[in-house]
Amino acid sequence: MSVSESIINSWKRVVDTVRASGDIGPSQMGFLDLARPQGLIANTLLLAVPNEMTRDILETQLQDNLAKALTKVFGTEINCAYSIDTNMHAFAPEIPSSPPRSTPNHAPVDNVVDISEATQSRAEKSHSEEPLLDELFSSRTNPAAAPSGGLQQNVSPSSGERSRLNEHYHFDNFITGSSNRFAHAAAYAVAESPAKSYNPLFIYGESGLGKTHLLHAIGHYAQELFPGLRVRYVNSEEFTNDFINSIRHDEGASFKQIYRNVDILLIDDIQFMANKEATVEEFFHTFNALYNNNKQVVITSDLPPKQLSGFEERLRSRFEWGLTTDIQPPDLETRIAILAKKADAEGISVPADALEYIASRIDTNIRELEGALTRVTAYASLNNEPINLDQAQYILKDLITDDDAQEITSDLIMDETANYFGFSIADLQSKSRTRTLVTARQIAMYLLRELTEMSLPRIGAEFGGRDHTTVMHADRKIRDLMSERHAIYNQVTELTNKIKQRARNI
Ligand SMILES: Nc1ncnc2c1ncn2[C@@H]1O[C@H](COP(=O)(O)OP(=O)(O)OP(=O)(O)O)[C@@H](O)[C@H]1O
Repeated sequence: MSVSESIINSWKRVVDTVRASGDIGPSQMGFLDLARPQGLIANTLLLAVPNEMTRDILETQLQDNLAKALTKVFGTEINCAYSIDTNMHAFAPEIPSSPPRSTPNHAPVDNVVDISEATQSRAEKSHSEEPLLDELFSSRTNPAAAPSGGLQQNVSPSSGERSRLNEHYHFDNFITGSSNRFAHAAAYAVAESPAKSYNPLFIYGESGLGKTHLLHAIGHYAQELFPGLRVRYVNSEEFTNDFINSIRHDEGASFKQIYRNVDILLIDDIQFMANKEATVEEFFHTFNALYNNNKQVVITSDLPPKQLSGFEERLRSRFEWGLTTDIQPPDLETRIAILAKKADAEGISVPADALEYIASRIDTNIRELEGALTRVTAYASLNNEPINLDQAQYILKDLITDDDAQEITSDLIMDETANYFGFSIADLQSKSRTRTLVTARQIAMYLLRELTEMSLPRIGAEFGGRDHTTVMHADRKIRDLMSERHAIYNQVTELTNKIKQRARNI
């Protein structure tokens, strides 16, 4: 297909816009630079990329930025469809070429039917075996490195792009109040002078209160202050998986190098490592190596060190060597401020009485608080109405937590979702990618995230061992679709009510 100059120029402007946003690290920009426009059909831009890995990265890690830049340059919403051209680049080895595949960059699913269903089935890998960035790096530095199965890291993590930090979590969008002021101040101090203030910093508290947010904020701020600082964020389940893989693939040395050659190690939800003896032992040595080399360790947990079972005393006592601080559920003012900040960040106008209503009804978990705001704003956006108090009351009446309700389990959510869409649980867990199944699966992931306290890796494990970034992608996707499509909004609402109803009746 011959490509018009205007498309080539427009694509250059898209790439420049993404680069100028400053949100994307140099290595991810490198992947974007590899893509070549092939043509524009209706609202779908065809892009050729050298391999599946590049496509997966553009579709997941760069998707939001790309969607924004495309809309800006083309003046309308544009989807991307990818084709893989192995001749494009020297490091595009043994990966079979594939036909174009459509990616609904924020577009309603219905808009992309013109790009074949058939391509969806072969493209099962898209969000299930990511992130692949690390693997590409390792195969670049070591051409013999296996593209999958081994450690997800290159041998010498050098700067920000190795850190796995989430772009959404910074100090400047973290609201402080009496419940978290101390933890916030300690986190700030650690970022300003790693290993010189509190080491380790141990932050504990119940689910959804901002521990993960603070971890990422430390990483971002420290890298801003000290460019080139080696920061690594890892959930304890990922640490466990990396460790197991390192044994399986005889890569113990590179595992050590990855985890011991950092300036700041941010380790989230340490409680999930409990009772995994070999992993705990390895973590003990990692901790000692970092500490002895004057490197910073920050740990989060649901419980304080003394109450953590499944860890030896020698490790628990080390957790207390630095500073231990908790985060409590936020008070009403803080909850209102969090909601107001979030609404503001998304450019949504929500009257003060509606914000106060939402904040007064959901008083423990900030993730739930955000979920309630999403529900209200999605409803208003779908109906093209400004948000008001009556509406918020109406929308949230079934969502407000009922203290007498039984715990909502993953089994319950999987079962109800499968029934609701006429699938089996095995279908939801399968690799199949027919469109209705993909949506049902993403809704199930969203509901597990919203209605349970399961971590992202645990939710991924429910779906045949999918990666945590797949779950993050699904969560965001469904939140976006809820404000764009009545059908999705209604399905999610109805399904949530069914699940809550059944939990009450158990
Ligand atoms: N003080 C705050 N200001 C702004 N947003 C917050 C604050 N605390 C939490 N949040 C938001 O609430 C959501 C849940 O927070 P986070 O994931 O950090 O919780 P957590 O304590 O790590 O939970 P878990 O133990 O389940 O992993 C995130 O979207 C986060 O940005």
